[in-house]
Order: sequence, then structure tokens, then C-alpha cells
Amino acid sequence: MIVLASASPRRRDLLSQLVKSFEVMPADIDETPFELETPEEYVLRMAREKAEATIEKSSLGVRDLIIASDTSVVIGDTILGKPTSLDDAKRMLRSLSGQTHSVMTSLCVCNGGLNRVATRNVVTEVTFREISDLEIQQYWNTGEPQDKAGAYAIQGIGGIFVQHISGSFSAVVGLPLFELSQLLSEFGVSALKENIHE
Ligand SMILES: Cc1cn([C@H]2C[C@H](O)[C@@H](COP(=O)(O)OP(=O)(O)OP(=O)(O)O)O2)c(=O)[nH]c1=O
Repeated sequence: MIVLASASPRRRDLLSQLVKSFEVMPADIDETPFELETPEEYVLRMAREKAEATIEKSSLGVRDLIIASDTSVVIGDTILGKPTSLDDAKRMLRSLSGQTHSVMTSLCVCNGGLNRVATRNVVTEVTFREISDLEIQQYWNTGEPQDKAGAYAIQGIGGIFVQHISGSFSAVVGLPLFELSQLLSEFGVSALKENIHE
């Protein structure tokens, strides 16, 4: 069985582009960064902990394949998770306005015995145009920023702020398709074979 250890509807949609049949089993973990952790260490730890929590909660075994991921927006040395309030979103979007930031999306693919674990961190550079405070308020009112890292969604209305992207669009949305297909093939799963029309 292939298991997606995620509550994200974006990740479910993206994974369904690669594999036909999988179960969704969200993991509930503490997402607080450690004090001296780099953003890369943080996103890789998050993906691994989501995979481990799901294995434990659902008693998955060596024959199961687990996929977990984490997306964080990084500006300078600051990790931006999901905004908890309008003020939080304002702080985030003001810091991204007119600047280039990194979106880090980590992947952890492993079996339920954790004797085979493969991880990847995919970094995408995103440049925003300048955004006014009025636009931030209006954007918040659309309801889109609330459950998104960095308080925006490139695949939604937030796309109007994105002047340039260098890297992986699917990684910014939540699951890097190129890198995930590479990891899956290491575990014997071929996205093309999975999708042969019968
Ligand atoms: C930057 C950006 C993030 N996001 C989303 C992807 C992730 O769902 C979310 C980041 O939060 P995550 O903590 O990575 O994921 P999640 O809590 O939604 O799901 P789970 O931990 O159960 O896997 O932000 C977009 O949809 N579009 C974007 O442009």
C-alpha cells in the first residue's frame, strides 16, 4: 500500500498525478523549529517526523510505502509557516513584498519498517512584485492565505504577486513531481507504468 502522510488537499491532488491508488493518513506533529536548526534541516526533519508519526499511528509495515513532505517559505534566515492571524499574514507578506524568497519543500519516502528511507529538499526561488497593505487586507479576505506557508498560494489568486519563479512550480504548491517520481522509482514505482490507459 502507498500512503500519503498528509492532510493537504494540494498534496493529494499532486500525488494522484503520479500514482493511481493510495491512502491518505495525515500526521499530527509539533511543527516548532529547533533554535539552532537551519531551514533545510527543519523541513527535512518535518517530512521525516510526519512519515514516522503516520507509521506509528497506523501500524504500517515493511511492505507499505510512505510519502511525507513539508513546505516552508524562507526569507533571509526566517522560516515562515502558516499565518495564525491577519497580523501574522501582514508581517509575512510585507517581508515578501518586492523581494525574492526561497520555498523549501522536503520529501521523505520510506517503507514502514524505516530500513529504507530516501529524502530530498527542493528549493525554488520566487520573486514577488511590491504588494500594498490594502492588497494584503483584500487578499486575506479571500480566505486563501490562511492555511498556506508564507500566507500565499502560487496556484491561486496569490499568483498575481509572482513576478518570477526559478525552480519547481509543483514543489511550491506542495509536492515536487520531478523529484518525487525519481524517489518513487528507487522504490520500484513508475509513474508512467502506473498511468497506462487500459
Ligand atoms: C507557498 C505555498 C504553500 N502552499 C501550501 C502547501 C502546504 O499544504 C502548505 C504548507 O504547509 P505544510 O505544513 O507543509 O503542509 P500541510 O499542513 O498543509 O499538510 P501536511 O503537513 O499534513 O502534509 O502551504 C500552497 O498551497 N501554495 C503555495 O504557493
